[in-house]
Amino acid sequence: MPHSPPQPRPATPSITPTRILAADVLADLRGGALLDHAFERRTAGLEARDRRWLHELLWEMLRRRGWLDALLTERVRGGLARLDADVTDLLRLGAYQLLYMGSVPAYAAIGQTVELAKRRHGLGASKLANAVLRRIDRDRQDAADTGLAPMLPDDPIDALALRHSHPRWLVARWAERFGLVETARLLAANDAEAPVVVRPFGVTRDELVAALAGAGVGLADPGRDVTWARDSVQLASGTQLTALGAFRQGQFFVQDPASTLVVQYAAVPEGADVADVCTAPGGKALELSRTARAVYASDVSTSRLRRVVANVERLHADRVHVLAADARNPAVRPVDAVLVDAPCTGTGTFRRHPDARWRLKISDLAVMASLQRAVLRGAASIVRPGGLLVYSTCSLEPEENDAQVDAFLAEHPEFTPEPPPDGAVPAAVLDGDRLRVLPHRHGVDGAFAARLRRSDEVAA
Ligand SMILES: C[S@@+](CC[C@H](N)C(=O)[O-])C[C@H]1O[C@@H](n2cnc3c(N)ncnc32)[C@H](O)[C@@H]1O
Repeated sequence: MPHSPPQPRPATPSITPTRILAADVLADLRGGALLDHAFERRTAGLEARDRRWLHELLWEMLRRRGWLDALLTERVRGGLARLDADVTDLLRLGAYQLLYMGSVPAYAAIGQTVELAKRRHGLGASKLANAVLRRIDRDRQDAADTGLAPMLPDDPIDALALRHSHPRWLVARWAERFGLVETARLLAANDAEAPVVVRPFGVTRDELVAALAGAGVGLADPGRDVTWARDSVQLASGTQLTALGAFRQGQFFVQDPASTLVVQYAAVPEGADVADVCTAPGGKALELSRTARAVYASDVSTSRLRRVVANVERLHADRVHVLAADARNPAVRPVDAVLVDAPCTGTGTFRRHPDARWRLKISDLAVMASLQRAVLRGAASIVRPGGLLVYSTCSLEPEENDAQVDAFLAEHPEFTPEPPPDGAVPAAVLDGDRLRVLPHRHGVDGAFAARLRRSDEVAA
């Protein structure tokens, strides 16, 4: 049989849709969008395999952004700062493919980035991308034994910030609090891939595991309990949840064990009326509804409330009543228990949201703390005498956690801290009467919570 002649590599390769989408998602981030939302919006029509590939490219590139920038800066005359932000993002994507994506041949990583740069910015940008990425490729081959690395600074904070691609100001704060060794562990935990953990709803854990296994869904380790949330189930990474029958039938919702711990720590009495005043996307409201008589789930954001409504409908969670309201001026009469799962900087969830570390500014801490103070004050007004107020965040920062609760208690003598009942949560996540979950110590997202009891006396 005659051989067909080898096909020449196309001189101007067409750009794959996933790479165009990657650049578009990063442009969305620069415009203020959150990674999760931009990704969901842009990838709705994509095949599962392409979605997984794009997810890895974006999430892992952002987890290494500082490191990649250092490598690029050493090879761009005048440094990265002089480039258009979109060109910088294209270089980051190209360098990540080149250095970390074993499935992408070097010619594709370079050629596709060059084409993308030409299409978005013209010939000059494409020449620059070609020169910089080719140099990285050459240097990578020369450094094959040791791995390609930028110059490491002498200052230990600078070095940690570079090695783990985190903003320096955050590393400096954490080093002061936790010390260098523990901070390095926290940074490494933030750089790890976040597992997908789901909570059975309306079915037992075993029934859910059987349904998922029947649909051919890989479980991370079917025989093993999820740390800190034994009745949850960890799915293999890359599972597209919304495509699962068990998802459509409302048999589970997604929740990191740290969030499950917050609700267990709250230990709201069975049959209570509960207000969850910062509810979206609704995971804790669903968890609370297992034992509450009613959960009044409110949020100030109507767009985020749509996700709560979709979850409540999908799971047939009849005890959750959704309403739009600002927690600073709550819309319900006094109830038995109020959960304030406050808006925060989210520094405990960096492994899940690798874009967050690049978005956060030191000034956000004061902005968040002021909002939290107002929300906590408003929420306190709807706790009935003798009722419970639970304040929680997914932040690791003292201004948003202990300092916030201490200031509230100083202003509100009618509230007293109260530990959860024995056995509500493992002792290892308690710090006195407060809940303190740290990514590097507990292997899950970070979380903080405080339980405060309102005195029985009605104000005159
Ligand atoms: C940490 S998230 C809540 C997560 C949610 N409890 C869960 O478990 O799924 C904080 C929420 O507070 C909401 N929020 C921010 N400011 C608010 C305010 N003034 N009143 C009510 N909700 C507010 C945000 O829209 C956001 O949905």
